[in-house]
Amino acid sequence: MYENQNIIVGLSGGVDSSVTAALLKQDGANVHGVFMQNWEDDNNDQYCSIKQDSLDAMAVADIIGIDIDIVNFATQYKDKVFAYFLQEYAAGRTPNPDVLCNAEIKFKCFLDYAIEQGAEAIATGHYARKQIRNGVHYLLRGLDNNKDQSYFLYRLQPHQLEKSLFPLGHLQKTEVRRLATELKLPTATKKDSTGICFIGERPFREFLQKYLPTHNGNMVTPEGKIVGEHVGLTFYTIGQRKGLGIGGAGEPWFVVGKDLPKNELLVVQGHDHELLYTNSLEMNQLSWTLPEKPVAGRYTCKTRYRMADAACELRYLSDDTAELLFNEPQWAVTHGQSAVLYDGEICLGGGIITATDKPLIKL
Ligand SMILES: Nc1ncnc2c1ncn2[C@@H]1O[C@H](COP(=O)(O)OP(=O)(O)OP(=O)(O)O)[C@@H](O)[C@H]1O
Repeated sequence: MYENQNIIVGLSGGVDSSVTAALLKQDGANVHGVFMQNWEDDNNDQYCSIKQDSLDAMAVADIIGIDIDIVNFATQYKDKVFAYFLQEYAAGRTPNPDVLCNAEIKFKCFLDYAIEQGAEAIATGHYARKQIRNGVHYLLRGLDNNKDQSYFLYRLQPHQLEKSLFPLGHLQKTEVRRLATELKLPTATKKDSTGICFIGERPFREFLQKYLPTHNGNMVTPEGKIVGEHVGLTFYTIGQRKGLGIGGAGEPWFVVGKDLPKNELLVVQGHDHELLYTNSLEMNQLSWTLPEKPVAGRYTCKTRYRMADAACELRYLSDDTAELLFNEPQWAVTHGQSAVLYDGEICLGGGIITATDKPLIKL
């Protein structure tokens, strides 16, 4: 299928991209690997896996029999992704840097680099599919429901999608691991990476504290009762239960809002507290995967990566802003996260959540 095509694969040192490269090579493509160094390892600290990942990527390239280059995009990553990440946290929101990393680094810097090198396309180990109908490239969900990564790819624009391949999209993860074992790839049993790539396994609060000032303050109920102390509003997100340290009897406590001017964290008791549920949201920075933006109307939407699809109605407020009205109230919709729209299997794109009908966030 890819006979003699020049394809550059993003080799991360993980099992998914290893199998991606091996499958393309089997298909007859001229495959070249690239390991992107997007983060400068501070003092070789214990949590940073970049060195090991690059060694794994090289070992995989060697076994498959392809060349590999290490390309440094750390400056672009700092400017485009990390700066935004800090700015959003400082403003009390909860950004998703992996979404931005895809749009700005993997499918922009890396894609541009690959085209300059003479590649016809890039390929990654993302669990998503593509379909071409009448010359239009559609982004579809990965077939493995549990691994589908189309959510993270929703900011890819048509020109980026056209040059991208996702050879694993029709496979189940178990099948990918089985193939890796069969092909004797050293990454066959390597643990999946978790969390935000530059933070890795490191404690989140400890990491963020290095970059953002912290101001202790009160945790209060919507009725104004002080029930605890927070260590800085930046470290909390809507729906958070762990790490609040509020004692006393009754159901667990959840974060439901932030008041930045007063430096107060709003908390409620009970997972199903009505203030944790939202009927509508507003989003900006709209980005669509198809040449035409979707018409206003009924779709499904994910308000977080791991959230189930929710039926909703899309209404445009301007060229760059829209609102979503949900059929059923949605739990813990969070400012700064992405709302991603689907039409059946097709990932249409979406935007960044800026407001909900629960005015509990005062930024
Ligand atoms: N540092 C990197 N260098 C090159 N490509 C990368 C890098 N990080 C991610 N990618 C590409 O993006 C894809 C998705 O990245 P993600 O971090 O979600 O990895 P993953 O699902 O754990 O996949 P893998 O098992 O390949 O690491 C990878 O499969 C790979 O093709």
